[in-house]
Amino acid sequence: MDTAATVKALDGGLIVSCQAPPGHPLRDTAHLAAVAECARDGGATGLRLDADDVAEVRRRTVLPIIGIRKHVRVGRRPLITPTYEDCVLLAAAGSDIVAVEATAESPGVDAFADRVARVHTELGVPVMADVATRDEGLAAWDAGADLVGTTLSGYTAGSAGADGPDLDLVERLAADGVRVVLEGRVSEPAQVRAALDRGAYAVVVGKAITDPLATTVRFAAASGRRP
Ligand SMILES: CC(=O)N[C@H](C=O)[C@@H](O)[C@H](O)[C@H](O)COP(=O)(O)O
Repeated sequence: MDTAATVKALDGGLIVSCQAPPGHPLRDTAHLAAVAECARDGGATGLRLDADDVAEVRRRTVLPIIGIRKHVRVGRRPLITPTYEDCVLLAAAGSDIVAVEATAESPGVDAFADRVARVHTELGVPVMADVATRDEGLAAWDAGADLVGTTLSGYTAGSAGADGPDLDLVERLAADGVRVVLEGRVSEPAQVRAALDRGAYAVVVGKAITDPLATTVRFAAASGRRP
């Protein structure tokens, strides 16, 4: 698929993020690949995956894969695909799109436009910029990102914390002409519809679909139990 066709394939659809952190019972490529197959068979138009799982899932589906590589940091949230070498690795594993953090907290943010250009010309894949604020989204779009995700809204010092998905950020960036993807804390199907109605190009859902541990915690809490 050429890059425009890859981006077009995601238009108006549901992207399922099949990830599990270290130590989670599902943190095993075979398990996460099976989760990805469930997403594929359930109507996902794309998948978002960690670098460790891209090659195996690539073998099992032709759905567009957005690859990420998290850099874990002690006591702080992980950075998402902070280096060009991460992008090379993701493309080589079979990612159709690479997701790269473009927040003010990202060490490479000043060179973001150069990185996007390099990914386009040397790797031939589109870039999804993961941002937390409107300013970061606009800057990433101006720098040439093909998609801008609200992924890090609520996770950086410069973005407001929230319980639910940042639909206001979606609406603002869509009004600015940005191809914006809602990602983060989507827990109900109605929020997918609301995001698309407010201008989202696509919606990413993770835990609410792919994490039975988190779902069990939610239901068990209703019975008064905690893990
Ligand atoms: C903040 C961060 O590092 N987010 C990560 C990005 O890939 C993942 O841990 C999330 O699961 C993903 O964004 C989907 O979000 P949710 O699981 O809330 O639907």
